[in-house]
Amino acid sequence: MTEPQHPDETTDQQALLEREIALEQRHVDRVHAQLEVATASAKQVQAEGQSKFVTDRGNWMREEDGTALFERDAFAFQAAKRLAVLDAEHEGLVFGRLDLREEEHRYIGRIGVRDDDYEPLVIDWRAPAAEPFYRATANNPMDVIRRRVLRCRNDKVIGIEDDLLDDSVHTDLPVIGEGALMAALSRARGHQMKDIVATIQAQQDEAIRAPYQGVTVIAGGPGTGKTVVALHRAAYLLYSNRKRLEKGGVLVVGPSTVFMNYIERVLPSLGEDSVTLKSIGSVASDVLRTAVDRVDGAEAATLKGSLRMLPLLKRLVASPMVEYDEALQVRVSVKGEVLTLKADKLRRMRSELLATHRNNKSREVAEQAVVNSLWSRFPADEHDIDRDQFEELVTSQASFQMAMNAWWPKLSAPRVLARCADAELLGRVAGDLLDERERRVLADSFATTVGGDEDDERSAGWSVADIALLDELVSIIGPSPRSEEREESLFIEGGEAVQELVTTADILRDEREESLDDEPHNTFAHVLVDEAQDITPMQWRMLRRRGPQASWTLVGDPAQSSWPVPAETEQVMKELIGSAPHRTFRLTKNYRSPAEVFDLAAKVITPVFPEADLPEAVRSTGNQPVLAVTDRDGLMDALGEQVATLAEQVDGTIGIIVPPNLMRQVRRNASQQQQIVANLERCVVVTPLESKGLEYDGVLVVSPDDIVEQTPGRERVLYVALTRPTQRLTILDVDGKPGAWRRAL
Ligand SMILES: Nc1ncnc2c1ncn2[C@@H]1O[C@H](COP(=O)(O)OP(=O)(O)OP(=O)(O)O)[C@@H](O)[C@H]1O
Repeated sequence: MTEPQHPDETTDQQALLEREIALEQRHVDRVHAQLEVATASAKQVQAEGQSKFVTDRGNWMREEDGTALFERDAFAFQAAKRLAVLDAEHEGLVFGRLDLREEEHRYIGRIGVRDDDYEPLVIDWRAPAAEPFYRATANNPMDVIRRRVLRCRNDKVIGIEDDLLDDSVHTDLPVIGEGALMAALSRARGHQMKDIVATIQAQQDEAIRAPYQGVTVIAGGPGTGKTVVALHRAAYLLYSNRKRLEKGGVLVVGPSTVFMNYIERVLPSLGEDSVTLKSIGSVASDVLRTAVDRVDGAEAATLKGSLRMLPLLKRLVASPMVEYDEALQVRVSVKGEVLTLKADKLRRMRSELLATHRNNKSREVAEQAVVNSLWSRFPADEHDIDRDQFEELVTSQASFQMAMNAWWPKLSAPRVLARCADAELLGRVAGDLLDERERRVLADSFATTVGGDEDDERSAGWSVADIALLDELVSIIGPSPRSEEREESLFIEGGEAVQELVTTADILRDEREESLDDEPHNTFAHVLVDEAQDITPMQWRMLRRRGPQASWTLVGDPAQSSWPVPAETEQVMKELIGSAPHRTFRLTKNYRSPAEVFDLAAKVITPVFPEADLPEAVRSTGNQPVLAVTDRDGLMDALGEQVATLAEQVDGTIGIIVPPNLMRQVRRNASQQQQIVANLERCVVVTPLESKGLEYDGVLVVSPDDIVEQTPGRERVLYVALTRPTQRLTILDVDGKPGAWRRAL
């Protein structure tokens, strides 16, 4: 606890703070003035055209002056361009200052800016010269005496936090504040994630600046900064490998649209907008033209994510779309000879051909195989025609073309997958792959997905897990023509708007790839996967198609997995790494939840997942979590009461985490619940899966028993919900059954 201060002392400190703020403001003003000049000069360079410089260089100026000027202008131009990307509400271009030995000081910012003499006014946070800002510690000060964090709003300095790192050096540098990290962590949260560029910790910095090649794994428990670190890593990689990555593209994948909305401002606030952000349900929108967020029930999700689906899909493709009854046959008459290929033979031929060919790419090959087979049955020595004439006579017959259309139709992935609603067909093609119950779960799930016509509100539309299956099918059968796909996806979505974050990079890439009809996927040079522990084996296959040559950053925590077979996912990840160089960084400090909240969550996860990587909470608030109980009838009143209490206790956001079975009831009644309506701006109602990766100042977890029962990850998903608060946690137990989680407390 801090000692009460004498009034004079407080006034002195206030005066000191104001003096230091004024001093820093002068530098910030200088930077902004320089940027204005740079912007004007960059515009002029652009207007005059670089052609003058290139074609008439001799007349313009001496080579070395030219190079220096060109570099400076190019630098200024880049800075001005990236500045334009910075969010209007960004927290300041300049955010740090290092005071080093030998009276040297450096300013650190979101982008680098130089003065007219090419001297740095601000160093880009990603440049090697900025590294000590993040890495220096009292044990290893790296020549830094004082590290200062400037808090700015737009171009105004509004606060200062200092750390004295080397007290062995005599210095009269003033030291202000209690450290930037704690100040940042205790601020109220909004609905979007903010960058942490001013307070990145040494352990996190190592992960951010890790080499580009191969696979980088960022592991650690809840709230350790995995997501935010990974996003800063994307910005760092673009800085250090700009040519390669801007051209090849960077893809960031997260669990849901809600999550992508939550993180979407972080990269622009660092001056980067050339990254494509996609939720896992929209990764395949390049080939499927559809994006979804609906998740299946536990059993169906598990089945659809499993590698057992792979042979099933192949068999579905091999088994023809039209009922393969014995009436299907090729029957032609050539020179009076009647030649027939029966259904059985056609079925065998189709399977053999599909082992090496893709359906939509091989109609011609398939026809040739049939003609060959017929030719081998034709008594050629009795008739005076050659193979070419025979082919002509066969393929021009309407009966032949009709049979081919039935036997080898152009397939579309949605139509093939929709056939899974047919339990009888599943029995035929997957009798040895899935047991009866599994087949029923699958068929029921697809029956509601594609149940009837587009106006049928029972049709739920594709789920996130279906997307990976559709993508797999496109890869098995080959793409169908674009227009056909578009119609198809519109039909399946039933007119719902496609929700997806599309950046300029996305649009450009889309146009570029349109012509490559052989491999229709967008591909990227670097793929960053957040919540990687939840990526199912089928989804990994879908992701790998987007990065056949890519380097990867994988971010995850197995203890938060909602996938019931973590071993299967681990195996796929091992394959992904293969023999590529790889490195793992483990983040060990929890910057989100106070110790009181995290201790409770740790007690819930440890008995069921003893190997959980438990981080150490860096803060403690003294506020213990609250455990309230209600019966089902009183749920909405109890919920309203708890929200009202949380709203009084915390300044920022409130997350109400509700199990799927209670969601409809809560959503329907929320608008009549006065306490919720009064705090509408701050309240969000989400399912536990939707809360993945997000955080709220106050969290109300409703009915933990239902959360455990209704999600494939069981206690691991409850652990996710319990670790969302930055300040306060309330658990509202419905009916107060003594669930295992409760016994653990
Ligand atoms: N160095 C830091 N300075 C300030 N805030 C930080 C720092 N590191 C992390 N945070 C904050 O901690 C919170 C948790 O970060 P983040 O969401 O990235 O963690 P995570 O490991 O991905 O969590 P989870 O696995 O639970 O989703 C965020 O509010 C983030 O801004």
